[in-house]
Amino acid sequence: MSSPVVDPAGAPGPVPLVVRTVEIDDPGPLLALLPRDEALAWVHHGDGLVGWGRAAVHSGRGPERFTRAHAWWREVTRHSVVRDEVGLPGSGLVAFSTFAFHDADPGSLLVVPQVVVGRRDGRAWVTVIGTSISSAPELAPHEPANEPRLVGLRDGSVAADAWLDVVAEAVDRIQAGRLDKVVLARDVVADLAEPLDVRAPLQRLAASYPGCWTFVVDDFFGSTPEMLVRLERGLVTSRVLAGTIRRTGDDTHDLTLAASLARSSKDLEEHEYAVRSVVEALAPFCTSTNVPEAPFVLHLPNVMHLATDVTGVVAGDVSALTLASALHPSAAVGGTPRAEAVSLIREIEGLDRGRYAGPVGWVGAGGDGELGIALRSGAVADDGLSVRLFAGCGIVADSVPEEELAEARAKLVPVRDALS
Ligand SMILES: C=C(O[C@H]1C=CC=C(C(=O)O)[C@@H]1O)C(=O)O
Repeated sequence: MSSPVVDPAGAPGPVPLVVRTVEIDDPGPLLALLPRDEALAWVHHGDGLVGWGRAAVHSGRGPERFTRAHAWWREVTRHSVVRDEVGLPGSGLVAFSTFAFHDADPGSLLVVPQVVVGRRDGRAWVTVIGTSISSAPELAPHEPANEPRLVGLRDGSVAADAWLDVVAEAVDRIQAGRLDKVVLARDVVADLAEPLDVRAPLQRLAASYPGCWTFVVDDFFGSTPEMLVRLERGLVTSRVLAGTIRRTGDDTHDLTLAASLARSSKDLEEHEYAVRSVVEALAPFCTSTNVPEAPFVLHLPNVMHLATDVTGVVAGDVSALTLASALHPSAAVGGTPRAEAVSLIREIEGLDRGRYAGPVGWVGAGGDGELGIALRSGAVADDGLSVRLFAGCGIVADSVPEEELAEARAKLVPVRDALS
């Protein structure tokens, strides 16, 4: 494992990075280029970024984790010498990032890779990052990923029966007027016969959920349908999801279900809280925002969600990390009001969320970037022999615990299948 050249604590200070991006012929499937160790990825419909090696790392925790990460990143970019012959979002100097859900939890990380390969709209590039000028590596698919050998699944922190009680408790609190909405999650543990080669579930997720953002940072992986914030040349976009119905596998029946989801007052209420939280968080940074009047139904292979794409024009020099800090946690993963919901999650959920439901993605040197919400995700244990899978559900006054459990199980399907 290569050692980072920038100390996480800031001492002895950022070493100037030398960065060079050159255009290349299409390298084929991006995920096939990943080595087994230190893999980094952010892939959507086959385009995106993959990286490996660690040229610089910043780790953090606490309520200031986004601000500190942003300050560190600004220092790194200020000291770097960048020659970028491509000039697209994701070329030049980038860092992959993952943030813990809760303020107090560890695990927030910015990783500047040694090599990044990117593709967007038919153009591909490689970026090499180090302390001196180095030439681009030969790019070729690695040996095939080792298929996972799943031994079994078991309850995580809270068994299914106990989780029903947790949801019922939340419904009571909401009905008593203590809050409007809270998102509660549970975990399930997948045990494996051999240490996981994370490239295998990544490739399966990207193939089965091409419209989701398939990611891995520091052995935390998944495929999320929800974009917390994309910032590109002053335009901010957020895809808000909340309100879910399970698919049956029968397309005609699913269309009827989609129509009932679009009319469900319980789901529309759940969705409205999430949209409002995003619009309110973005407003101070934007000169204008656009919010569609009604959500659309996003069809995924396992579930359908109510979805709203919020867009805005940002005022001045704002970075994706700053916006993520303001947006996190949106009411798609926290609740309404935010502080009451996060405190209730802490009180009754009984789960160490870690990086689940935190922002995950990449940032560029100019502050642009894409940070999704880390849903449909798994955290690989240090020994690689187990993975914790997470799924959560928005709870409102009308929620029925058994239905929420079934919904959480459906949300576990992508990562579970990717490990089976
Ligand atoms: C919290 C999760 O989903 C969120 C995103 C879409 C729909 C949701 C819902 O209907 O409850 C959740 O707000 C999760 O997948 O773990």
